[in-house]
Amino acid sequence: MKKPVIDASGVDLTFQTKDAPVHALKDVNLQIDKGDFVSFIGPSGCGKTTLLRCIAALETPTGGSLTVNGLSPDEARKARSYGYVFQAAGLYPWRTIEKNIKLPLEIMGYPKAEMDERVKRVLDLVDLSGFGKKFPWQLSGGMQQRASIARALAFDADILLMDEPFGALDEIVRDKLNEELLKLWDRTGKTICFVTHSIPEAVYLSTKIVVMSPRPGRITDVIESPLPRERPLEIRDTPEFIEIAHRVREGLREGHNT
Ligand SMILES: Nc1ncnc2c1ncn2[C@@H]1O[C@H](COP(=O)(O)OP(=O)(O)OP(=O)(O)O)[C@@H](O)[C@H]1O
Repeated sequence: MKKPVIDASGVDLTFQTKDAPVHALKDVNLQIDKGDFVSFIGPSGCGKTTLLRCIAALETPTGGSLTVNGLSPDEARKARSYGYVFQAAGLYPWRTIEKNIKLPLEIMGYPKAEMDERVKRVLDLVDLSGFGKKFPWQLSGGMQQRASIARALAFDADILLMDEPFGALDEIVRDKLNEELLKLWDRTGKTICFVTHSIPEAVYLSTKIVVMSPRPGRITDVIESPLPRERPLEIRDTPEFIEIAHRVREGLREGHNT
């Protein structure tokens, strides 16, 4: 039997704050398989980012067990099992796009020739060939976000953790990036965990949609998408798509009522 890439069992997290403790995650059980595209959707403050940060070993659950590639999140971090894409592109304005992408590789001590080769490959993957010598501020918001995806891809981690990467972009740019991300996922076979507030985005992108309740964040529904891998944007007008979107909306509503 194949092992899940990410395996959460009874994950709980309570933040100790100066005021009252904040119960952010409650009894989270989830298995993510290799090559899955998983979206996490839920109301603001329900713990989506916290769950992603637990997977990335940026937070430590206070209960339950969590493994990434069969390792503890901390071991997985050291093994560079994932790349992380944040809400804001987070590129250094004084470094060119190329040099931004190289930064994690420099820290890891890659030889120059290999760094150059990798930068070229990932720029090509996100359709930014020819922009390596530009500075971030010379690029549009969507291009900057693509550059930040390229940076997360540069060291070939097989998991990509993405925290609302397109939330700040207008709808047209977001549609385009969604389409490109699906193609990239298809080409690379990566496992992607993607946080979003948008029902259409979650349904369009995912093989699995994880619906979460308001705080303390629990999983109220996991929807296995019946949509084909190949998804033109027009798929959003089909009855199948609308039905899944409806189920997500119902899940969000139920979460509010329990
Ligand atoms: N370091 C921390 N210390 C205390 N409380 C925290 C900390 N980090 C997050 N929280 C709280 O935990 C809860 C979950 O936060 P989280 O950022 O994971 O939610 P989210 O679902 O990602 O929200 P949004 O959609 O608004 O980004 C929130 O109530 C938040 O205030």
